[in-house]
Amino acid sequence: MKPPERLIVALDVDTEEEALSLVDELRDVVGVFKIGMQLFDSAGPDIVRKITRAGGRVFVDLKFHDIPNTVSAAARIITRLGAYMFNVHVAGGREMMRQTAKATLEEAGCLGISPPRVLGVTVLTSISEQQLREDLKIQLGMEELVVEWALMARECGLSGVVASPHEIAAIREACGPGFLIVTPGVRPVWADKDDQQRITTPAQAIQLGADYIVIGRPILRGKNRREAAMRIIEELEASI
Ligand SMILES: O=C(O)c1cc(=O)[nH]c(=O)n1[C@@H]1O[C@H](COP(=O)(O)O)[C@@H](O)[C@H]1O
Repeated sequence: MKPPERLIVALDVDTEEEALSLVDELRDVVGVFKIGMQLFDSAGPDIVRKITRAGGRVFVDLKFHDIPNTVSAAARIITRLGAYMFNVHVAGGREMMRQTAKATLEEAGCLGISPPRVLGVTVLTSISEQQLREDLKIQLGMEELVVEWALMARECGLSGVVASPHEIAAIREACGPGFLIVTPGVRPVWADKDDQQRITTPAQAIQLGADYIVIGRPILRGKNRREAAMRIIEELEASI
């Protein structure tokens, strides 16, 4: 993959108008656009089709976490929308992940299209090791837990995981080269950390073995969003 294809821009904006204007501005320099709950809840499912029609690949980030029947039914709908990738919480369990992977393949087969990649969200990048232990009462260390969950996601037929840059190297070693690692919590040195806890720079994330990096605010907040995206891509190019 070329560096621009590795950049996923999080379209964390309120309206369809803002999202489409960003896609227009960035489509020739960005690989994938991510639609999260903020935009999906305001613009509705049709925004996936509109961005795809405008020439962008779409990552539907709704982080499904529900019973197997509900999530696999939602997966069929997301597949019909033409998403390039979507995610579910690994914490939703093995059966949910298995049924979701199966339903996605079946639905794509019926439609004669390439199936979207199904990703398992491991531990959110906003959670620190201390929060994991003290608030969530999970005694396993962060890296061990994330690797266990990545292996479970792989066994259940998922295409990859969403994980913080801090766990990329361990996941890559445990899960091998074909398993996708998508990494948010990435910050260029010139950007604020915001609410992200386990971060690295874009270049470090790619060097550690990430396939894709997800970046929102450092691009969206800039005066010149295209220039911000280009700076990140140049950093990726220099690192490869
Ligand atoms: O699944 C995700 O995309 C995700 C998982 C995670 O652990 N952490 C995380 O930040 N994200 C998403 O990645 C994006 C990061 O945005 P910024 O922090 O603004 O770069 C947001 O849209 C988050 O919803």
